[in-house]
Amino acid sequence: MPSLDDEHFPSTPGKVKGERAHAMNRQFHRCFASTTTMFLWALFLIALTASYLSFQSFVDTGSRYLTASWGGIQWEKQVRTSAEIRRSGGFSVLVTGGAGFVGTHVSLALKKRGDGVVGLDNFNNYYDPSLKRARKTLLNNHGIFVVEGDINDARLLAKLFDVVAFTHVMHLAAQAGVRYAMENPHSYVHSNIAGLVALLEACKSANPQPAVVWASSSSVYGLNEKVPFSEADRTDQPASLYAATKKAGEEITHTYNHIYGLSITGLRFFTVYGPWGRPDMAYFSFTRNILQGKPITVYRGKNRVDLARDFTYIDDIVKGCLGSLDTAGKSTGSGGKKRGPAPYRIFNLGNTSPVTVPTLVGILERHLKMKAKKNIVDMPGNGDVPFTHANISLARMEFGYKPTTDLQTGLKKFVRWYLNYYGYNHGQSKLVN
Ligand SMILES: O=C(O)[C@H]1O[C@H](OP(=O)(O)OP(=O)(O)OC[C@H]2O[C@@H](n3ccc(=O)[nH]c3=O)[C@H](O)[C@@H]2O)[C@H](O)[C@@H](O)[C@H]1O
Repeated sequence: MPSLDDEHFPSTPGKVKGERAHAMNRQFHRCFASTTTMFLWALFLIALTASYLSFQSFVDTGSRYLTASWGGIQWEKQVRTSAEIRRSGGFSVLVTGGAGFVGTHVSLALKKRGDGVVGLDNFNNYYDPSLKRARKTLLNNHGIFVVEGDINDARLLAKLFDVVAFTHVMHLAAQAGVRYAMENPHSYVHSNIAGLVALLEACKSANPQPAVVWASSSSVYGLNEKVPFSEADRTDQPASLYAATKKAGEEITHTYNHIYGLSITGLRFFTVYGPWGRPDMAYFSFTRNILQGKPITVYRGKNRVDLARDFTYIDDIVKGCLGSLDTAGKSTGSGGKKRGPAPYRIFNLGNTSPVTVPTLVGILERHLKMKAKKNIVDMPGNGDVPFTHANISLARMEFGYKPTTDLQTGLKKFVRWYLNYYGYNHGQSKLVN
């Protein structure tokens, strides 16, 4: 049987040898030529990709400078002016989450007493950013400048500490909300873990180091059943990712206190409510739905037990924040080096009188003079805890914390603000003054 070779080559032996060699030569050249072509093509493609990537990075860098909302002489002047202290022994405070609910109130209170305040906020769209913009306008009207930027932006933080020697940082920027953590878990890691570390890195490197007061949460008590919740109680059983990131924050801040001598105060806020509040919270969304004639969902605990919260009015929280700043004690390090032990504190800031969710709805109905359409459903396994109740004796002892606003009074003030801001139909906001 002829082989494949025999079929392709003539049968004369001598000729065969020469022609075969020639043919192989041609084959080799063809092959070499095509390899070279492929090589050249590959080179061309690599060069094309590289130039595309560098063009992209040029565009990114360029657009960063074109669209950056911070930097420049004018910007630095605004930051400096806003941070100016106007009382003897006053502070200059960087308030992260400055256009947030608690951030706005704390900033106004600090400014009012003569402290310098600079806000920092990324104006994300977790809830209606127009409310944050309105708060910003309110702050601007009181001489407080809010920098637009993210706590994860190390360059921005370094710049801020470069421009102002902040004595304190009130760290309130966070991804809030207990149930939203099931929808968008990564946003909690981004803000409450990565963002916190970025901020602490900037604080530890600053010279002088500021004292840090930051927002932890009542949710760290998780499945703890011992009431009222005391700071020494178990906090190793979080019920939500939100709670877990806040608990992690307490551990992370401890390491910065231990290694770098940062003065740290963590505040466990208990369901804070009031004017300029967060639209994602129950009291706020219930108000909106009741006014619009829409149903509200009221969760109920195991064995049909009503859920309860130690709702705490914003003015009381503000007093707690200022008391914490006033008693924070100094950080001891400088330029990233610890010089001695610094205070590490944790306080509950609650109201000490829990109220059930149906009672909250009843109070809103009376203030709004409207009936709620209630859908009562069993609490889904979404990270909620059945009740919260703060023991506040530690904060009382340390800085005289004493909440004075009950839920009835606080919701009355909230409803008045809400109707003034949104009107009865939750329409356009009114002008801020
Ligand atoms: O103390 C905190 O550390 C946290 O407080 C707040 O969380 P919560 O105490 O869960 O407040 P909030 O959502 O107003 O729900 C209140 C009650 O209404 C119930 N609830 C809620 C929604 C609903 O549609 N129906 C309902 O019954 C609900 O089951 C609950 O029993 C902050 O949001 C959080 O960021 C964190 O700061």
